Amino acid sequence: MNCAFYLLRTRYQMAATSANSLSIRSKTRSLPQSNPHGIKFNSQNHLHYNFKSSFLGYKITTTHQQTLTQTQSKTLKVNASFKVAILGAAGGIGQPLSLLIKMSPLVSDLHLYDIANVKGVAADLSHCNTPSKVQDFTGNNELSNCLKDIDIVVIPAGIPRKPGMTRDDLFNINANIVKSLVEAVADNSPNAFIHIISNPVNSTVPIAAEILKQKGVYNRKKLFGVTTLDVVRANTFVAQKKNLKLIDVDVPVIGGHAGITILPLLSKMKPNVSFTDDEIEELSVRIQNGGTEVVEAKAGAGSATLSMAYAAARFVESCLRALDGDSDVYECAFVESEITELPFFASRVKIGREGVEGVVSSDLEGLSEYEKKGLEALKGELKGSIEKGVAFANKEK
Ligand SMILES: NC(=O)C1=CN([C@@H]2O[C@H](COP(=O)(O)OP(=O)(O)OC[C@H]3O[C@@H](n4cnc5c(N)ncnc54)[C@H](O)[C@@H]3O)[C@@H](O)[C@H]2O)C=CC1
Ligand SMILES: O=C([O-])CC(=O)C(=O)O
Repeated sequence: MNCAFYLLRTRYQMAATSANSLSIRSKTRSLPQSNPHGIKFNSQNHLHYNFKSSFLGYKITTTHQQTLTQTQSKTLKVNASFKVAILGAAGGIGQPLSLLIKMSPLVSDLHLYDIANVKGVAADLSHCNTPSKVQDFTGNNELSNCLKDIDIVVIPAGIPRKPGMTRDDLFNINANIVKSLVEAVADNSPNAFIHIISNPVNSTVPIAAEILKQKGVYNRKKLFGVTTLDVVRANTFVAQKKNLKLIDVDVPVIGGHAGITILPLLSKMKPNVSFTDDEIEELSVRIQNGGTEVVEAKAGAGSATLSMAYAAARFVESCLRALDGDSDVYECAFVESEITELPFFASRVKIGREGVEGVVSSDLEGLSEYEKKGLEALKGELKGSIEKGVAFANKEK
């Protein structure tokens, strides 16, 4: 069942009219998002992808089986050839994220950068007997070496919220951190996929885009704001509420990554489930406030780290698979987009070797009345956050 789910191919009709006008229309009501791969070693210590399971998600029991047969898994020529850098690797997100990426069979080199405490994190991780070589880097002098020949740069550097704060309250500090790190990425790994986690994502992604433009290396297809945690939360909360098997649940979440800009599309989810108006309101508000729920529970000790690391690892793994030639990779992400009148918007995107190949524009068609109102309501705030980021990046040009 899970294998069939993974291997299921939905047919897409590319409606790209030009390189700058990317869009995908789904012939079906909803598209699958990527299933992360599981990893297995056989008795000869050969790595397998296990399409029935994954350390990042589905069917953990299968992952724990001691033996594998050819019928259960598909043996791949292991291609641990991609280089990943994590900037902010010693932080609350950075550490568990580094561990999850260390588990990927596709990664040959894992570069960990932080302004503090990264040496110990790297020494610790380097003892895990998975393929990638771990190296630590710290301070500005080592940042350029950290970024040389990197395929994917993940940026979770920056301060997290405390109770009572909005993500925008992090702007003053995190905008500068993201600016300086993206400048270094532009100088040293201009062709890398860039995954921005640092909040406020609705502003830090436009900042990154402007910095890359200033450096003459902006490629809209390779810059992503990581909104995977919104999808992870939506899938979890909806499955709990409706007593569904998690493996079957896939809720697209569009818009941005703060408060009402987070818009789950329950009308587009898989499987097709009906909700009362009260359920729609309750689930949507809980998904929008998921970050605040964790901030309050941590009571001053930070925001989501473990679930965020899980979500970011899923997004990295999806991009690695796309880089490795998998032509069926779909994830929600906050990207430059023409799907609405706003210059950036989170939606489902198809990811390939060169980055974003298209956005799933059909997700915005046939919305419920609740979703239509939500979409109109989020535009003002999202526009303001995008413009704030653009203005910041250009103020001292
Ligand atoms: N996109 C999303 O869905 C989510 C985003 N976040 C955001 O992720 C960011 C990080 O959160 P945590 O890991 O919990 O914070 P943290 O404070 O635990 O870790 C941040 C790390 O960044 C490092 N750092 C600071 N300035 C740096 C610089 N210039 N270069 C390299 N490293 C630097 C710090 O030394 C620290 O190790 C926050 O802005 C938070 O709001 C958090 C959860 C979800
Ligand atoms: O809420 C926060 O500050 C961290 C975050 O973005 C999330 O957990 O979604």
